Amino acid sequence: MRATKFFDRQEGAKGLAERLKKTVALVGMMGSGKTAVGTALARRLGVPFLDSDAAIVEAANMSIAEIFERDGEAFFRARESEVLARLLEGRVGILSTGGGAYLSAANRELIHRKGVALWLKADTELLWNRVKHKSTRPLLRTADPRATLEDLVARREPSYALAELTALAQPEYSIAEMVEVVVDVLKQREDVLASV
Ligand SMILES: Nc1ncnc2c1ncn2[C@@H]1O[C@H](COP(=O)(O)OP(=O)(O)O)[C@@H](O)[C@H]1O
Ligand SMILES: O=C(O)C1=C[C@@H](OP(=O)(O)O)[C@@H](O)[C@H](O)C1
Ligand SMILES: [Mg+2]
Repeated sequence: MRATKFFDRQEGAKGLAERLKKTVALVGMMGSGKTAVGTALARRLGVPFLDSDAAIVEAANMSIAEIFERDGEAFFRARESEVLARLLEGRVGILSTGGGAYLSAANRELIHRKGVALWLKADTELLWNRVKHKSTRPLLRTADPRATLEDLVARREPSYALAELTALAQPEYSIAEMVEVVVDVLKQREDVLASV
């Protein structure tokens, strides 16, 4: 028993010695865990964490909802593209995008040129359970937000499916477990996550 535990720790220690070679952009629907899993993943790999929404909020000194309300979605999308370009120029890290970012062909092209996209795929039920109590997502401020979410999932999935990598989110996975799922996916690509 003890020997097994010791062995497990050794494997864990080895896991820390992985080196991220390309920025990984997390893409997918609101509530899929891009921000939460991305934060923990960056810490796990010892690399910077970037979030395009947070960068927009910081630059504008307004919340996402306020930006949508005052300046409209088109304005937000323009800022989002600028921020993505800027964040992809920096050090290699984990970049969590906003749920709409990967719908733009120009943004997809940029991400593919500078890094690699990983889709955090989750079904509508899971997404809904994660976002239903939050008022921070202006696109869901409709008469029937659940139907809106379903509609967005249906329309967006073909774009998310263009990501080179996919990790499946399951309701029973904690954030830490989801990080390990993502690490396993990244390890399949030596040019993205190398064991050193
Ligand atoms: N694997 C998970 N287990 C438990 N809660 C999660 C998990 N992933 C995300 N969450 C929670 O779900 C909510 C939405 O996640 P978030 O990271 O903001 O998603 P996104 O950035 O993709 O919109 C947050 O409250 C977050 O803490
Ligand atoms: O799906 C979308 O179009 C959006 C998702 C949000 O980010 P998260 O996916 O991190 O919630 C945020 O960028 C904005 O509310 C628009
Ligand atoms: Mg987010």
